[in-house]
Amino acid sequence: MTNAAGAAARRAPPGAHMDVAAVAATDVRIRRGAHRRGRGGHVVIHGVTFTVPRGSVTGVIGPSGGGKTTLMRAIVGVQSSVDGDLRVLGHAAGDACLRRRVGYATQAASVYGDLTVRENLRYFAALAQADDPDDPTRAPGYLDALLAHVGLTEQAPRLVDHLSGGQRSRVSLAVAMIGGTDLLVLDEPTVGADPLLRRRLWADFRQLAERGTTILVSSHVMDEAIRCDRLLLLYQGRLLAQGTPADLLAATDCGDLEEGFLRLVEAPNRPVEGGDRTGPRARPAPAIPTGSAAEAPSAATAPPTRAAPRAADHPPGVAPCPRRRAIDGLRTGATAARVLRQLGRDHRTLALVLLLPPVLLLTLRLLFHRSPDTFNRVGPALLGIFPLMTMFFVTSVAMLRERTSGTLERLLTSPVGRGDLLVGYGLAFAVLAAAQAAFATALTVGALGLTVRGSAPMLFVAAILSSFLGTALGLWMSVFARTEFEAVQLIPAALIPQFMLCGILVPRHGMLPALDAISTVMPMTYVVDAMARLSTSRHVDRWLSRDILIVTGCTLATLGLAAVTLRRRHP
Ligand SMILES: Nc1ncnc2c1ncn2[C@@H]1O[C@H](COP(=O)(O)OP(=O)(O)OP(=O)(O)O)[C@@H](O)[C@H]1O
Repeated sequence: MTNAAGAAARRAPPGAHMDVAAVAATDVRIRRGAHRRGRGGHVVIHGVTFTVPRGSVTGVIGPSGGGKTTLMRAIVGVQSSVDGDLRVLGHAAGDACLRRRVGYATQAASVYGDLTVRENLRYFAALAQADDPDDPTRAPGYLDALLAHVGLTEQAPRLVDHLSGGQRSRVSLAVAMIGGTDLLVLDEPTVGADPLLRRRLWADFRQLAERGTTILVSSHVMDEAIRCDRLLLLYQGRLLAQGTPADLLAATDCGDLEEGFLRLVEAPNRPVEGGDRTGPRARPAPAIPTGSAAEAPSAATAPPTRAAPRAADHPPGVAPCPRRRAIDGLRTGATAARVLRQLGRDHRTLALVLLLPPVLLLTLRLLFHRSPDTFNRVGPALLGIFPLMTMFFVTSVAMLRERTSGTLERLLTSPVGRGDLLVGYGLAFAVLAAAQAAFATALTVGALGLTVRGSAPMLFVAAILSSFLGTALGLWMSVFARTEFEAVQLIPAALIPQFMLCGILVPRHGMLPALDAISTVMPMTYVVDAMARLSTSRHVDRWLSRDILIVTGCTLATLGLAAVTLRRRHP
């Protein structure tokens, strides 16, 4: 292992106490697919009790569907509906102060395919560095050493999308190594790795563990289990056994682990098969003489509790979490720069955002070439509406891509905060929105002959405000979609009613009173009003000020809603 790659492991962060278990689980039960305030779903982990000692390589071993990923998600704090007591480095799992200490590599690569390998590592390193001027990733040559370490030096300038599956997994592993100074949670990290690399990775896990980093690694390959210090054998959400590989072999009287595992599965006293909706009370795993019984309290004696409180709850000897800023300039700036870089490479989206509003306005001009008055009436309103719509579309889909690619889940286990993320996104899209508004306004006023009796620069400012509103609405509404397909369904639902009632099709005074009342709670109405006032008058009267204030207030309130509804934990 290289010096730089091990630097994180050597540095003990404040609050790191080697006598506190890396993971301590007491009667942990997890439901998946739960919704409506945590109800529903089915029990996937049926009350497991175990400890993972510091500085060990612990394997979570078991067949597919046994609950390995679910357990790991709970440990890194992105799994909802976790009951029982689950502590990581002495803190409640998912506690904010674990984010610089726990690294997580999901099963899918969960890195940005449209960034290069080096850009991915730089971004995650920037998030880690923000709070700490002494962060080991700031050391000169750190990223080069890390790249060499995972065998990706040559691939550093290549887009991740252009790499093989195994190479992508290695990028993901390198990102996890940046994040985890104390605990690395790796979900099947060797899938797709060739035998040579697999051997090297396991040697690295060993070295990292010797330097103090705890490695929790899942696998369903039994020949990897033998390389672990300790094993947690999971079968159908129940812990069949925990202990060293030698303990397991001795207890099952078998020559190899696979046979031993099968024997445990077939043992008459193994726990009841599960998957039921309520799940039976947990039984302790069959006793294997591990010499560590004191570490693992019995589920039978542990009182069933709700998940441990999230904050300010730490046992003696564990330092409380330092306060962190909700929005950090470095993390926000790094996120904005990353999103801008991605946008810069996405030529199709750039073309859509920059060209669609002007093309639509040009079409409108041609449609009304015999009646310029009509163009002058609806043109300014559409100068506000088209940018709002395109920015809504682009931001909601971009945010969703974060969710579906797994990068959002990874980010939410990193030091980045929800505020950093949304403000970073907002800033990047604001740049795009400003370019869009400038382009559309200049073309409409300059080339298409839109008559503006008011101030053209003010019209431009209002068009930018309208794009910001679309950006904020898109960031928020993406929370209600799980796939790009669902995001596309949001567009007509969120925008068409606003378009119909904003006063552009029928003036508001001509509407039924009920429809007029509905239109007053729709932000697009105020965009249209502001644009109409700006195009007909030079004066900034109180009505125009009111419209602009409402649009700005709606944008900020929607960004706030997006931050509140961006959940860290998922079913
Ligand atoms: N989003 C979800 N909603 C509901 N149930 C889920 C969800 N994801 C997984 N499950 C269920 O949870 C159980 C455990 O899944 P999990 O992914 O934790 O298993 P695993 O041991 O990691 O499997 P593999 O080795 O194939 O990755 C499975 O029965 C699966 O069907």
